[in-house]
Amino acid sequence: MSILETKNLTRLFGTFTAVDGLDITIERGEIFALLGPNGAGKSTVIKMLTTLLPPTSGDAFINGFSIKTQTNEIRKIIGYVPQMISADGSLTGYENLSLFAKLYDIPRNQRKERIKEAINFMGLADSAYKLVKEYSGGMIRRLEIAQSTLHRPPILFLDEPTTGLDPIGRNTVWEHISALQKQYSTTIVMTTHLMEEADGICNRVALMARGKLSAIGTPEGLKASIGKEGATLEDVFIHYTADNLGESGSNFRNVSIERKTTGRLG
Ligand SMILES: Nc1ncnc2c1ncn2[C@@H]1O[C@H](COP(=O)(O)OP(=O)(O)OP(=O)(O)O)[C@@H](O)[C@H]1O
Repeated sequence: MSILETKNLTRLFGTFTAVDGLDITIERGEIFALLGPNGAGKSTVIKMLTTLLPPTSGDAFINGFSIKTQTNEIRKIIGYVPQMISADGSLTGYENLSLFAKLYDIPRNQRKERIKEAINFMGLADSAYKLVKEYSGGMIRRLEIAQSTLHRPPILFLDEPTTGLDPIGRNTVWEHISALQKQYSTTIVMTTHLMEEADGICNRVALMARGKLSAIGTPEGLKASIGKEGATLEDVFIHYTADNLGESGSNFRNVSIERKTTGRLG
């Protein structure tokens, strides 16, 4: 069953079209990534889905709520980790979480328990009472994920969650994102530049180029779709996002549909 559906989602800045008629559906419990070159429109999509930016036209529905007309309902059921650091370095991890527990209106008698669970779940028990400015980049990201999931949202948006992290930091963030999906069935929607990340943890990915969807499917399905032996997701990225979109976006490929059809046809 789908948790998120965009319908002709479009955003203009002046006369420039940053997101152009996006139609995607995300299933409950999926880890889904938006991929694409710089300026493809990924962050603009995330900003619209998290109600920070209104669409120029079209709409999107999360749990059936419209991002245009039901922003308050949407804000209660989503978590969002932006690209920019959102934790306060001059506070401890615990204090940051405490602040978010209040912001999310978690009942006072449940706050301590909820914060403790989040700290343990994100592997931050040893550093909960240290100032965040002493944290590594990976620890800060895990704290931010803990902050934005304290209210147990069914869907979490992450904009470039591992940019700037070293390989160890990246790995622990990936592990914790996967654990969130497994333990709480949280749907994860993220943007990333790292093909390795998308390939390793995503159930499906969408490739965007110049504001348009150019392909969508499982990493395996997309690799199989480009007709190159031993193709990597990097090859897929180049294939679908290199300067090959026709005016009508005619290269758009829905690989999952295509592959299902192929399966039926034997
Ligand atoms: N507030 C804004 N005003 C004008 N143009 C904008 C604004 N925000 C984004 N854009 C433009 O819209 C396009 C899409 O930007 P967006 O940040 O969504 O891309 P992106 O795919 O997330 O890129 P990156 O990977 O570099 O973060 C870019 O050309 C960008 O310059």
